[in-house]
Amino acid sequence: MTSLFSSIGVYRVFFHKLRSFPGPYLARVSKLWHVWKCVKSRSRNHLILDDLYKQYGDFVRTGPREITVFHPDILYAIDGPGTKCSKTDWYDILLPEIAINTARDKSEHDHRRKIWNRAFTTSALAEYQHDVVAGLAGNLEEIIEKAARDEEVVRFDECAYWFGFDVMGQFAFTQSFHMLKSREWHHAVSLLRATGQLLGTFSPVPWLSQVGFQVGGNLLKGVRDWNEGLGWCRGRMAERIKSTIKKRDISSYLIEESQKMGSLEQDRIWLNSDAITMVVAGSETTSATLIFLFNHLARDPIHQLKLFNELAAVPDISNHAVLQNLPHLNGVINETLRLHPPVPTGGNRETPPEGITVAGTYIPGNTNIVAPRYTIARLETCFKDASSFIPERWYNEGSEMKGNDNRKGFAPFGIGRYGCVGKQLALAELRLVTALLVKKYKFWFAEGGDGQEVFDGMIDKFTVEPGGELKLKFRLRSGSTPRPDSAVLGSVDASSYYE
Ligand code: HEM
Repeated sequence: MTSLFSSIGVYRVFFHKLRSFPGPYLARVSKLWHVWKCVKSRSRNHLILDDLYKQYGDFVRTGPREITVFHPDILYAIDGPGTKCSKTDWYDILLPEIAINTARDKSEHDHRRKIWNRAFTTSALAEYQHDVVAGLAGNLEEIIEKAARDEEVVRFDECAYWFGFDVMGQFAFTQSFHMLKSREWHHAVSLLRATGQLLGTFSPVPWLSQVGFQVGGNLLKGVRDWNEGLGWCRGRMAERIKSTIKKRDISSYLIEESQKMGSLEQDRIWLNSDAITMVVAGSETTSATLIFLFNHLARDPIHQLKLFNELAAVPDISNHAVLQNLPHLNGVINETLRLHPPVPTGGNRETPPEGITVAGTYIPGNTNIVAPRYTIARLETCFKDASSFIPERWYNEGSEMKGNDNRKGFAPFGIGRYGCVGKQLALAELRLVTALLVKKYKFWFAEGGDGQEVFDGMIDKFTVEPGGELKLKFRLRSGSTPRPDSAVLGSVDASSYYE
């Protein structure tokens, strides 16, 4: 046994086709070093990889057959038009569950995607989007309104998660989790979120997670939670199949297709797993973005003012077509997604047998590629003053900020056949909540907070989880006329925005 492992080690270090790529020595031998790093850093894989970039440059060998690429061209190379790359075995992590987002077989994936796309056409979204998002944003606002009136602190991080999950419950099954109303975590949501942390830690070695999920059974708490969470999602899908409600939701499109094809029973595994995807993929991502966004606005109140001035000219903020075209609102959202991509390092792809060439570097065939959005979107070669929050860089004001931009480094929703199907829905939620709250309230950090932990404590569990608690105080604005307010602005000189 010892000699077998030694031979494999010697081969991987000295003779492997990736031997010329720089990287940590242990990474050449096994991916277990990476799991250890994730455990030690408490799931901060985005920072582990960011450090490797600083140490080794654009192309780093991070596993026996894995290269992590930090060059902005990589995002299009692996997912752009004409790519021959495919999903890696990472996507088997939750087998036997198989959903649209984990399907590795291209034709199988494309077939499911076609059905999902029907639930996300502009007209389908219009049919159920307005009432759901606006209604739940209204519930969120009730919490803020009461806290503003009573001068209480708002745990904005919790509110953002309650909003994100309530929206997805409603979209997925026409069944909100009612967390905004009850102001309490729903049991199933807590279970699904807790298991996500396991994914973050064991992601670098997917087979280890599979062993955990298969063998761990009732022994590991994380696995027990996961199974219970899955059971809950399956239950909702089963109810939705039996339900006679006429209202449209995402499940209704998926179920309708299976019924039409007479394949409801065979498709159960897809429907059940897609149910989990709807709940988790659509909520954690959007909620985390809201938390980061409001954290930035509390730190930089000048952007609350700029947004308020922009929104003051909009009589009806529930008009999505108008919000879609507001430069600063969309600049703030883009800048938040750039600095804090909700999928910061995930989305691994395998090169085709003939390999690929990226920015002049040949990567051999059957190599796993990691393309960390977190680091790529913060490259100075892509964005001037890249680690600063500058929403103006996304429109022409202050065009000097745009000069050096390389937008290839910005793909928070992914691109190509596996790109996010919920992008427009997510953007609609982010626009509406931001517009609604900024137009009515000023907000700042509660006593003792500065929001730093929200950024620094962020963890990467495939989707992102902001750190710490975001405690904010809100105050109703006294009128709709834009004017400077020293209580909110502190030392920031905003006078130029009122000329
Ligand atoms: C700010 C919010 C969001 C961000 C940044 C985001 C980002 C992403 C990314 C990067 C991917 C590709 C993942 C991969 O390559 O494995 C993805 C896929 C996906 N997202 Fe989102 N997402 C967001 C919101 C949503 C919402 C609201 C939904 C609604 C259900 C959703 C559903 C999905 C699905 C189903 C996939 C898999 C698509 C496929 O494989 O065809 N996402 N998302």
